[in-house]
Amino acid sequence: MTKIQISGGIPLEGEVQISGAKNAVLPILTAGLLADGPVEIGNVPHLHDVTTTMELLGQMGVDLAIDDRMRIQLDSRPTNRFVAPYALVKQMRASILVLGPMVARFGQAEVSLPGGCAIGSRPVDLHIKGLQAMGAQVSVENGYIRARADRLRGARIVMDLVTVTGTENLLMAATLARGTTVIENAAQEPEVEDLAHCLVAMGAKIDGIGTSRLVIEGAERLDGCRYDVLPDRIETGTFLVAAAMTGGRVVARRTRADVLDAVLVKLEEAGAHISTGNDSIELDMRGRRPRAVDVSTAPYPAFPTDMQAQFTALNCVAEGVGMVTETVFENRFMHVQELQRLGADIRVDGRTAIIRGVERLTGAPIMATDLRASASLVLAGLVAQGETVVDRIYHIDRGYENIEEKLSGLGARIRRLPG
Ligand SMILES: CC(=O)N[C@H]1[C@@H](OP(=O)(O)OP(=O)(O)OC[C@H]2O[C@@H](n3ccc(=O)[nH]c3=O)[C@H](O)[C@@H]2O)O[C@H](CO)[C@@H](O)[C@@H]1O
Ligand SMILES: C=C(OP(=O)(O)O)C(=O)O
Repeated sequence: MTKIQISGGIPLEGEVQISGAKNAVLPILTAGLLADGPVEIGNVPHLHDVTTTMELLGQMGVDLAIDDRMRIQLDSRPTNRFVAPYALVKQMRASILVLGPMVARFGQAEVSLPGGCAIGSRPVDLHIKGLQAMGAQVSVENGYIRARADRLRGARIVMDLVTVTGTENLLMAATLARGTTVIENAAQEPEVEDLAHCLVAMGAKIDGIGTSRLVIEGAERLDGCRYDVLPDRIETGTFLVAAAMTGGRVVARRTRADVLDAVLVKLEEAGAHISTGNDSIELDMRGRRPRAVDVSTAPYPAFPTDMQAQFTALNCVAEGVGMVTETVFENRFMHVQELQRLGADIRVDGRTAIIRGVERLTGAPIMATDLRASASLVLAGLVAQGETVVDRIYHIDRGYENIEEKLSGLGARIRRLPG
């Protein structure tokens, strides 16, 4: 299995180009299923999850092409299979995002139940309930969600809790339903907003974009469109934390500061100097050790769960004691045991990790368990004395484009070891 080897201790310096957002490109690709015409998507990140989504759509009969600038052309008119098989869903939970578009456009869908994963049980009951409220017949048999509808009808859906892909699935389904759908307590993540803007570019009528109340006027059909995916705020945040932990200075380019408020506030609290430009964020740590910070995860615009592991790593080498509370997923502390192998002082009490910063971590072989856990281990490796080897690095390729090349470009001593 491929590993990443890091020799820690170098302050990161320089500029890094941020890629398109994983959590926006995946729903936008599946939204292509709704369009009765060709769709062209730009700023697509080179990620394993994008490849999996293309494989999934390809096997449903969607025409796909990708050029050397990572622009994807997609035409869903030839779609002739309406199944998302277990083999692909188990690789990528976001495969569930074909459910809403398939029922809305083709009146049928069969999607393998995603099941739990390393970070929690992650049920999809709210996706199913929402589609039922819109008139779909849904059953779960042999591990598959089977949904049918002649034509979905608009409904008022009050989400029990804030779910990102749940909101996205129902939003997409509602664009082709008969009548008006209202989604209350909708997720407000920037990636949901990006999907909504892409749907509007296809001709969908959506009010309340970026708020917790989405009102969708269903259309008879949607057109093709061209759309560029927004920059990845989690990739951006990960590089900024890397700069802060190593006492360095990094400029993240082709990104957006306005969707990172909660993260930037915490980095400033940790002692970083931050300046933002039109499409850039500079973080300068001026050679200092970070101060410990308390963070508590919650849906946007609060502090994102997808940055929790990285801030846990930052606190490991900070001055003082930091408390990290995870409220979104019940089991998102798998990185803690691996960080402890590097010498971190962390105690987990229920949903909170209490981290006492140490002067130095020391390199060791460690194992990645999920995407952001892997990122946090790489960050820890950048500051650990000696050599760290992170195993099962395939997790990181789901969500970070060329992470070792980007970090090398900032001066890190990091390389991928063949499996
Ligand atoms: C591809 C994608 O965009 N992934 C993101 C998305 O995941 P995802 O959309 O899967 O996460 P959700 O927002 O749905 O999950 C939030 C919470 O709601 C629960 N829940 C969700 C749906 C449901 O039907 N029932 C239910 O109980 C989940 O178990 C979890 O505890 O949002 C998460 C929370 O910001 C991020 O960490 C993921 O990176
Ligand atoms: C949890 C994540 O992704 P996914 O929902 O695709 O598993 C993530 O991006 O950190």
